[in-house]
Amino acid sequence: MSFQPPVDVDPELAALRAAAARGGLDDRVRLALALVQRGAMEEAFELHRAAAEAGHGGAQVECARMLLYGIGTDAAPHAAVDWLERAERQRNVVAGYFLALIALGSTVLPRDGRINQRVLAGVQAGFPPALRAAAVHFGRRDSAQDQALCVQMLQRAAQLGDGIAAQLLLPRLARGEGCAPQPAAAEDLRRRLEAAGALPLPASSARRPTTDPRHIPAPGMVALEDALQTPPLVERASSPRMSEIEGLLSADECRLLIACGAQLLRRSQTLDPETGQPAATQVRTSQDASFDPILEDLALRAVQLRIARAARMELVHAEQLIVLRYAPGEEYRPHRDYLNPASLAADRPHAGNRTRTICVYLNDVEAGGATEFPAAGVRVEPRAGCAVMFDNLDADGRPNADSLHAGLPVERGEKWLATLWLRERRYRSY
Ligand SMILES: O=C(O)CCC(=O)C(=O)O
Ligand SMILES: [Fe+2]
Repeated sequence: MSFQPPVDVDPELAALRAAAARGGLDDRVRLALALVQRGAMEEAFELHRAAAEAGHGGAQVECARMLLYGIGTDAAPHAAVDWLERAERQRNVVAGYFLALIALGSTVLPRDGRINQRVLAGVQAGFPPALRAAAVHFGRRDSAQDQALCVQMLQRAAQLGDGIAAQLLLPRLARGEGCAPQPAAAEDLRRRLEAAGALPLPASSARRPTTDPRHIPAPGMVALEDALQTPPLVERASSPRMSEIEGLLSADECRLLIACGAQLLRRSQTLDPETGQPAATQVRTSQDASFDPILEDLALRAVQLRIARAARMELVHAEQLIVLRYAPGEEYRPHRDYLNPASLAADRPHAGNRTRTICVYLNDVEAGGATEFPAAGVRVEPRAGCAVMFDNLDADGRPNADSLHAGLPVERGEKWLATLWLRERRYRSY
């Protein structure tokens, strides 16, 4: 973490304060953004709200984001939507993009055709997160036209400075996915990404996801709601009740989760059974990234909505998305995912316990790294884009000891995994 001077002796902030005192709305919004970076959220929110009320579109979007996630104020998703609609009426495409993101979850806004219009407006305006989401969306589909659109949109987003899009573009150029193989362009991009400190993504050869043919939209058509369709479950055991799902995520989606997760990795922890507090232990030797909802963009949200749906749950029941990386020798020793009373009391007890877990494998592991369920006598081998899900509680809602499971040590290569732990009741604000 970089050193940040205390807010009251920060000369840059003092200059921004002086400018805000004599300047206009833009100066006050700049000050609010600087305060957010310094963690002074309540003051930032008040400034944004005042500028939003005075009609500043950018402040209306920022105010909405803070209300959506409960930053510097209590979470109020409906109030967030009101601000975004106001900003959208002033033709603010970023506001439209957030409205699409919210509507896709259908908790605060209906999941209707306006989602696609709004995403398309973001694409046409060259808003990188909209381009990235549309690229990943097209990349799920078989037609040559959709595949080419995926590459074009990644290229545009990458040209506009979107580092994640550049990371997704690299394997497509190198392998000729959606375009002819372009070894020279791929090598140039690889060098630039390396210079920027981006990890090369592991090979993720997930096959095209399984989609019901009735739900494949016409080539070139944005149809995000269709992308929430999930492949069927294959039941593997009854105690714990567990299933596998083939072809849940596309190769781009696996790469997206890895690229976003790689920036946030830290040593994994487990919860101390006595205190409920997290600590590094030998039980879980991987690294992991926990995605604060404020980091979620449209592409990540669409992926999570589909993962939750595959688990037959609503995303509002999910704790933060976790992306894990296991290096050779790393493992998650036998454990159960349900929370003991101390851990539950420490984190939103009103949401109830972790009733279900879904894990999606993001790459093909060279050797090792299976998920093992000793009580059921089942072992699931990691395959990119496929998922395993299981119940942690029994039919009466009591912890089921048979839900014991382990991530076996990786022997060769690395293993990347995305996990959603799903509570009995609502956990997220929207
Ligand atoms: O790594 C695995 O296969 C299992 C991961 C797991 O148990 C979890 O994320 O709760
Ligand atoms: Fe687990």
